[in-house]
Amino acid sequence: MSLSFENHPDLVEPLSVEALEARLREVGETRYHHRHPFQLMLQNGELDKRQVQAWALNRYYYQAMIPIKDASLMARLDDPELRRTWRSRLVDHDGEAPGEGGIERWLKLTDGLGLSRELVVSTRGILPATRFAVEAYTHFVRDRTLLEAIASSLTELFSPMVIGQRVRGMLEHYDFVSRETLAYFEPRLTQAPRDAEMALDYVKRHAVRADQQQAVIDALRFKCSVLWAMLDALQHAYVGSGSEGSGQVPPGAWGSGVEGQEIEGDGLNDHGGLAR
Ligand SMILES: O=C(O)c1cc(C(=O)O)c2c(n1)C(=O)C(=O)c1cc(C(=O)O)[nH]c1-2
Repeated sequence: MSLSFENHPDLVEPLSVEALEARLREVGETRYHHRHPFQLMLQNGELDKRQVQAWALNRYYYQAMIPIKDASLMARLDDPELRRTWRSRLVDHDGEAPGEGGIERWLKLTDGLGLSRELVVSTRGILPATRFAVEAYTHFVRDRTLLEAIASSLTELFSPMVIGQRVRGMLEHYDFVSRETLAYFEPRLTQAPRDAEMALDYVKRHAVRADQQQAVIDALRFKCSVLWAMLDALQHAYVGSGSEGSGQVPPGAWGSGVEGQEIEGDGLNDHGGLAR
């Protein structure tokens, strides 16, 4: 199938439930971050440790904000049954007790990569575009209709595929990660399909009119753009492209050398800049 197929005019007539699901899957196929050059480099072993550290440091902010966006979504659910289902997302990330849950497991990854917890949790080293992209997601979920908010989580339909490729590739290519440090991803392989199934079921039941279905498709496109923009920012800052060479770290972000954002250890060259 050609990749340029996701090129439909706005809906005028409503789609069948099956056609709507197919349209949503097309959005993922064409726009999800499994196609992003940074993701491909990550899974193909083409990044150095500093670049993997930058990815983990920035992605922490996404992890930390997910339960906050889910709490804001839950606050708008008036159906106890739906709240009970959605609640498991908060537990997945926060755990039931200190030391448990997805955020804590993400910190095992940043620990394993040699990043200081204080730096990671403070989020002061993240890229401006990471912050803006994640905030755009939380604001979208807070401000748009419940249907759009739920639809924006549908990227999780595609995350088990990208997580599988990422974990396999990272374990194969990088000696500085292990099954233990990548433990965050293992539970996601069962949590994400469960969550996506629930969100898809809701969307199929509630997106009935053409304008509602269009809003759902647009919400998924928006969310793909959030994830894409996060990787664009990493690529620009820490990889660079073509003649630009080694990337352009914004002032104040980790590795910029500005205000305590130096990289400790072997990542630094003589001028306090980033060694390649
Ligand atoms: O590793 C990934 O590629 C990936 C992607 C996504 C996604 O597609 O949004 C999520 C996650 N991971 C994830 O771990 C996670 O907890 C999560 C929650 C959500 C959401 O929108 O509510 N997406 C994702």
